[in-house]
Amino acid sequence: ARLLPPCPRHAGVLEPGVACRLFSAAELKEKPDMSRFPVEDIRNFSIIAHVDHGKSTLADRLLELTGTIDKTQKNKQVLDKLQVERERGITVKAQTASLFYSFGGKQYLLNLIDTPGHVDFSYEVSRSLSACQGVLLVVDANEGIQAQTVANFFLAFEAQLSVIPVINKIDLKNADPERVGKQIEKVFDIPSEECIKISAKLGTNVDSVLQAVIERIPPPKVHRANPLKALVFDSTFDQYRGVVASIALFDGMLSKGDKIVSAHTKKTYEVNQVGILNPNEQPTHKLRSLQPTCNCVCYYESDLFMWKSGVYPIDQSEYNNLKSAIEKLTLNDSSVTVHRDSSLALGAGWRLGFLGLLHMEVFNQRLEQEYNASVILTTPTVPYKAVLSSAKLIKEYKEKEITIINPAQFPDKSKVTEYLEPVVLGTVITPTEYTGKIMELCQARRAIQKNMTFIDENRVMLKYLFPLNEIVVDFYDSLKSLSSGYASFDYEDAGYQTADLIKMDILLNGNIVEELVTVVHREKAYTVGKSICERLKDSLPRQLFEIAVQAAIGSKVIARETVKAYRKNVLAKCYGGDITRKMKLLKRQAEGKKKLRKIGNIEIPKNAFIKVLKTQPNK
Ligand SMILES: Nc1nc2c(ncn2[C@@H]2O[C@H](COP(=O)(O)OP(=O)(O)OP(=O)(O)O)[C@@H](O)[C@H]2O)c(=O)[nH]1
Repeated sequence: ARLLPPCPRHAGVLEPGVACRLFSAAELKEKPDMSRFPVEDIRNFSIIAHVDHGKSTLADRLLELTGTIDKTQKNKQVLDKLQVERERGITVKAQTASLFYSFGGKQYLLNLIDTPGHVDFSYEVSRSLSACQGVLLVVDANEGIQAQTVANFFLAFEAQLSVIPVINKIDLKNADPERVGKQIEKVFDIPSEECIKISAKLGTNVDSVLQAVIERIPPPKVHRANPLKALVFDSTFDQYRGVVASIALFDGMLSKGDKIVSAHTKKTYEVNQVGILNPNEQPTHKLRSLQPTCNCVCYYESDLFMWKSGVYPIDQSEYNNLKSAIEKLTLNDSSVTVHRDSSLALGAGWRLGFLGLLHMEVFNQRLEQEYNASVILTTPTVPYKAVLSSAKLIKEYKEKEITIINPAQFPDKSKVTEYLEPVVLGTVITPTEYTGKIMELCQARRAIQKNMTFIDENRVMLKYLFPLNEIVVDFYDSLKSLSSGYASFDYEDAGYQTADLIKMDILLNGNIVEELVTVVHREKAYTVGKSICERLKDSLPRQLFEIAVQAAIGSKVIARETVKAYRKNVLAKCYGGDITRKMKLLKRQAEGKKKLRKIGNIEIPKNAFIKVLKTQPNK
């Protein structure tokens, strides 16, 4: 497996041992000793695919077939454990499970990683792959190869992993596994005979997948006699046990009671208990170097383009609770970057980096659901850069080229030589009939066409260089709607290019709304400003007085909407004289007020901003 440098925030290489899962002494009795498994009987593999092509369903079947979970009707997406995953029906976190499987008179240990399909979570995919020797590339027999199929295949290919193509959903009426097999041969150069055709839903032919894992994926290369070497690849916060780390063990052996040192922090820890995920935690006596769970890599922040968004407590008295919630949640999602920040209007808070809007929403939802923490989010911005010309600013920042992570600190044009914006290389795969419309959409997003290839007679793959800012908010939705859901999209970082940028303020009755300060391309300022004003107008509750909603560049107003006055009487429904009911209503209203943001004398509920951020168009 390809080893990337460990993340400075996540401890990195640990010697000579490493903390793992924690279990009670009673639980530990009669549990498997992992040393039973010779390295050659171990397989580490990951399931990768485009969104909804059936990774989690296949994982369920593999868990059932190996007796890891009971075969009942209830097993649906067993590895999607988070509430947000179940509500949204998508995988957000890569999950691991160890399966025991007998084949050809031998027992094998198969370590499986189910990964998310959405592009915002491709970070989880790359991390997972670095712990594997092979992948199951799942492709829907009806939809065929899609953009994330291509992106994920190349991640696996670059990591030199064995790729087993699996054509899923052959039970569908419109399934055409032969056509998909040919696409796989054409795009990935894998002979179509190597494709395994299955229905994960019905369980058809799933046992051949397990056999292929054993026959086509090599065992890991590890050295048990060497001193222990392991990497922390994930961690969670357990309120009874503290930090629980998941590790990939490369060399040596690990047992309860071992003293271990973090190569990063140089701190010593004692191993309380060790175990594997089967798929729930299962204690073991020892862990030997066999990469029992999954991977080992955290990216450095600079490796990825992050969307930065300000996160503030709704009430400053909640600051410490929110701080603790963010610390615990980022343990479990190390792709989120955290910097302290403060704002005159919003008080002390943080600037968090996300991999996209969905990622930001999911993080926000997890804060609420798992930690009961409610926050104010500011308009996310991509990491623009400015090359400074002002000697004073260069001295202040101690460098000539700065990254602007907070739009409020966007330096004025008079103080810079040029602004730069991040660009990405995007891949669109679509049925040919939508090509024209998609090209128009890409052009409207300031994209430059780089390539066009036919996957088969009625599917085309387009490559475009996009400014990141133009795609992350709603490009995907537009693409889906103009192709009736048939086009798919994925992208990778492609550096920076010069851009004509300006800062835009949004004002309510003349007061700047800090949450909505944003940096835009000059060409787009009017359309973006107008649309934010319209959306804000629609989501602001009416108040006792009229509200002017304006977008402005410096002192120049470029768009305006008006919210008419209105009086809301919470007691209106309380006819009669039930005083306790009235008191209750007034109390509830007072509590609700704590959740409101006051700008000037205007009270705004938190979800009004989220509505504006979510639907902020960029056309
Ligand atoms: N007909 C049919 N439907 C399937 C099959 N496999 C999966 N599905 C359905 O396809 C949908 C998506 O399946 P998932 O397993 O959640 O897909 P996924 O790739 O894990 O999705 P993400 O984790 O969100 O990327 C679900 O409604 C499944 O029931 C199959 O073999 N046949």
